[in-house]
Amino acid sequence: MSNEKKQWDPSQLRKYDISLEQIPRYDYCDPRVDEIMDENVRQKPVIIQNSNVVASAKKWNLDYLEKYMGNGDYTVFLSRNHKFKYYDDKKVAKINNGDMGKNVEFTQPTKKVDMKLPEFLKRLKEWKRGDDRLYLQQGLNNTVGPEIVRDFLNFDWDFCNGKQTKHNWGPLTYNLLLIAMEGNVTPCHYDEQQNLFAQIYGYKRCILFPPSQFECLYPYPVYHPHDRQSMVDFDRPDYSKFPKFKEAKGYEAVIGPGDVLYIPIYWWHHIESLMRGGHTITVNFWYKDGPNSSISYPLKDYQKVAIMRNIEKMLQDVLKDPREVGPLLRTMVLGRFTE
Ligand SMILES: O=C(O)CCC(=O)C(=O)O
Ligand SMILES: [Fe+2]
Repeated sequence: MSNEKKQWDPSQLRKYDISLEQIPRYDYCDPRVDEIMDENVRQKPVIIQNSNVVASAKKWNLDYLEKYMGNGDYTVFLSRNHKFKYYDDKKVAKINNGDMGKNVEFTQPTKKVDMKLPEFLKRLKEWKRGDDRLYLQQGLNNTVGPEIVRDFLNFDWDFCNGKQTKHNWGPLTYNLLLIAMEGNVTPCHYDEQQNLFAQIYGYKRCILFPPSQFECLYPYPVYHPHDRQSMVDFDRPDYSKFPKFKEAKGYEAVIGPGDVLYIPIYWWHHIESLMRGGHTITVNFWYKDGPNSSISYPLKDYQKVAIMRNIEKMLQDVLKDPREVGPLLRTMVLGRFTE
């Protein structure tokens, strides 16, 4: 038995009625890491331990960031509750311009504001019940100060590039810096990129589902600002609307400093900063899908999701009214492609 103090306990996890199994963890040198990540074998999530991917950012506590992040405006989301459901500004604009017809309305569940770091940290420190919750989500770009840029350049790029080459990923597109309050939740969604999710400070619980569970997770229509997000509220699932959510089977893990979680492209993920665990800091690495993720049959589940997205987009573009998409698809399928 180690006498190391336990870093968190199960009472800090939110309670959901979902069947979950643990995501495996391996040392970064262990060959099983690449076997699990391999696109032609499994392409499943795995936690990579003891790598030095973001070792140069170990010192990124709030004081250090306040001192060195610079005086830029950073993107901060404000929410009245613990959930920070993402929405696409461009799709909101289309609705507000009337491009979707009169029958589509959308209210943003969170406010997106620009904030200087000292203001963000002050609000974090002085936060009390009833205040808006805060979540900083800022791309690491040239607005951050030179010290932070130096730490960024000292990330273990050999490791990341190695994974990129080995697994046929496209280019790195973005590194997002995430600073969350304890208890914050990013509700279940999928991204169209490969993700190395590197935990720097505090603990996050991650619940993942494979792309094959599309039917259990009920994504919003593609035209909708909540495209790629699940319509199911994990806190209070409406089983009459979303009956197949009962069949969802996920994978989960709690990740802490030094852990890197591989979130495969199109895999659903729900992420929560542990309750009563203090703030959390993460940096992710988003990579495009491989250029010639060569088409071989049978197609992979995520490729089928991509096909469905394209068909939906095409129908929306020609029909203009989202209410016409469902009936057309039904007419096309019923009695012809159904038993
Ligand atoms: O950490 C979070 O709250 C969300 C991160 C996420 O969705 C991502 O990196 O793709
Ligand atoms: Fe994501």
